[in-house]
Amino acid sequence: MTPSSTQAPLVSLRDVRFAYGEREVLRGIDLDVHRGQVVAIMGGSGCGKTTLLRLIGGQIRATGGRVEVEGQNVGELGNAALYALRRRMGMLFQFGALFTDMSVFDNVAFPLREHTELPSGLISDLVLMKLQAVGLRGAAALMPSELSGGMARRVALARAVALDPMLVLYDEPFAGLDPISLGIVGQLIRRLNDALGASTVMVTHDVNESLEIVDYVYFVSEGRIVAQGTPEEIRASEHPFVHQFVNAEADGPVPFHYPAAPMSSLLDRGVR
Ligand SMILES: Nc1ncnc2c1ncn2[C@@H]1O[C@H](COP(=O)(O)OP(=O)(O)OP(=O)(O)O)[C@@H](O)[C@H]1O
Repeated sequence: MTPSSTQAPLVSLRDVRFAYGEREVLRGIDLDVHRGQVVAIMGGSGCGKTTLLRLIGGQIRATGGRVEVEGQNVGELGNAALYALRRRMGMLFQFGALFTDMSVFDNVAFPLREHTELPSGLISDLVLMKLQAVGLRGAAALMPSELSGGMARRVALARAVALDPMLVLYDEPFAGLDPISLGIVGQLIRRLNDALGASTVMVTHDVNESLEIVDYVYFVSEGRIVAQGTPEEIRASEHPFVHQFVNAEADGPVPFHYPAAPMSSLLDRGVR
């Protein structure tokens, strides 16, 4: 138990359900994020991780249960209150693309210009501080096309935290990165969280990288939380699902094969 876990959690989901039309993708989710924590949500493709992040970010509303952020029931907020809450969240969605026609500096300045009335001198100082924090102050004048994939992701991190959010949400922050950039981005996620005194939720497939930097992990399968724990608990877990994930085994509770009739029933019958 971390010291922060004695306070009410910053994010709390209770018996949360969500369906796209008739199709239920989340079923009875209970999840807490305590202040100061970095929490990972992991699971196979299509299990509902991004949907979970979008519920916390208030982009969609739960069809059942309760999603609370800072004690507010996100599903019941009106537009103004939801906007005010979201203004205090930093988000980096899948592949967090930069605006290609703006410099690195202008990309990071964008949320500050959109959401604040700060004078340009102060915006400039804040942007340079964020870029310094991700090691790219010297790249302020470059265009996105001049950056490596790892640098672009670091600029996207700086942009996500430009407004000093209390909660940062990352969807697949490691996607497409080489191993060195992956390590750098992981360490930055941790450092930015701690420097801001924020809390972080990240959806990711990268188990080993995540276990290095997070405080707690939730594993989702078929819309349910099937396992959870600290990195130490996860590494020691005998749970078959966790074991398959941590050891990158091709088959296990998460099947390699998409459901299909047995091969033997199809062979020699001309069925494809
Ligand atoms: N807008 C939508 N309308 C209908 N179904 C959707 C929609 N968005 C997602 N889904 C379905 O809901 C399920 C959960 O999607 P979600 O994106 O949350 O999964 P995920 O775990 O983030 O997957 P991945 O790791 O592949 O990004 C998937 O089966 C997906 O096909």
